[in-house]
Amino acid sequence: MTCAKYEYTDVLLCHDDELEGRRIAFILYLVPHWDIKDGGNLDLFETDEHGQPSEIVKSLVPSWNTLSFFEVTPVSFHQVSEVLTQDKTRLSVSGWFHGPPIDRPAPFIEPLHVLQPAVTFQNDKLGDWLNPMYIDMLIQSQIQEKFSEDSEIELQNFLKEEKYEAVLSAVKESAIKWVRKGPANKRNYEMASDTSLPGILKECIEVLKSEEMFLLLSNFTGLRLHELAPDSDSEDDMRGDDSESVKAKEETKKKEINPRCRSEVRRWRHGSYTLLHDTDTEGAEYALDCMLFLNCNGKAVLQVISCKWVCCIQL
Ligand SMILES: O=C(O)CCC(=O)C(=O)O
Ligand SMILES: [Fe+2]
Repeated sequence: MTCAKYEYTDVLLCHDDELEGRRIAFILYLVPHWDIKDGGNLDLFETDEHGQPSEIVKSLVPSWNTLSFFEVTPVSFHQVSEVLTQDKTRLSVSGWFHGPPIDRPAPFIEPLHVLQPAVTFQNDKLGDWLNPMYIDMLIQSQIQEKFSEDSEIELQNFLKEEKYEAVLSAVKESAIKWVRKGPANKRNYEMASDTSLPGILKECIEVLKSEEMFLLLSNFTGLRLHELAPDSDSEDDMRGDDSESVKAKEETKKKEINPRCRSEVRRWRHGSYTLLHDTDTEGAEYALDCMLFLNCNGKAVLQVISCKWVCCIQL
C-alpha cells in the first residue's frame, strides 16, 4: 500500500499495473474539492486488436473519500493525467489485492520498422545544404575524437542558414498532416504523414538519408556506415592472407555493412514522450540515432547518438 502526492505538473504515464499476483488495484482519494479542469484524472484506455492502449474511454475525477478499484488484466491500461491546478494537492492511498497468478498472453512485440538503403545523388547536394565547416576533414576528425569519448555529439548550426530558414518556415505550414503516434504505454507524439510534406522538407530528408551523409556520419563517428569509409580492422585482418581469401573477406565486409535507415518528422509538444520498453525491437541491431532539431534557440542542431538512426524534427 502506498500514499501518493501529486502536485502541479505531476503525471503518471499509461501503464497496466501488471505484476505477478496483482489482481485488484484500488485507490482511495483524499483530495479537496476537485474539478475536471484541475487535471489529475484517472484516465482509462480501451485497447486495439493487439491489446495495446488506444483511446481514453473514461476519465474519473478524484473526489474526497472515494474508493476506485479495477481488475488488473493485460489490458487494464490507465494513467493519471497531468495535474493542472497550482493550488491543490492530489493525495491518495493506493495498492493492490493479490491472488494466485493467472496465465497471461505473451507481451505484444511491435513489428520491425522497414529500413531503406541510402539515397544516391548525381551532384553534391550535401555541399548545397550543410554548413561548410562540417565538410572540413580536420573538423570531422575532431568531431570523431569527441564522439568516440562520449558516444554522442551535438553539431550546432548544422544546415546553411538559408536552408534552415526555408525548412523551418515549411515545417510550420498548415498543409502538413500530423498524426498522433502511440500506443500510449510506449510513446505519444505527432508524426507528419510523408505525403503531406512540403518539397523543401522532403529534400532535406533526402539529404539526411543520402550516401554522402552516410559517409559523413562514418567520418563523424568512426563507424563504418559506407563502403568508402576506412575500415580500421581490415588491414590487420588481411595481413598474411592470399589474394583469394582477401577477395572473399572483402565481399563479406561489403555485405556486412549494408547501411540502411528510416526517418520520421516528429512534432513534440507539452505532454509528448517516448518510453523505453521491454519489447523494444529497434535496439536489436547496431544503429545510430540522429536528430535534427528545428526551432530550438533559432539553430539547426544535429544530434548523433550511438544507438539507432531516427531523423526527427522538434518544433
Ligand atoms: O491515483 C490514481 O488514480 C491511479 C494511480 C495508479 O495508477 C498507480 O499508482 O499505479
Ligand atoms: Fe496504476
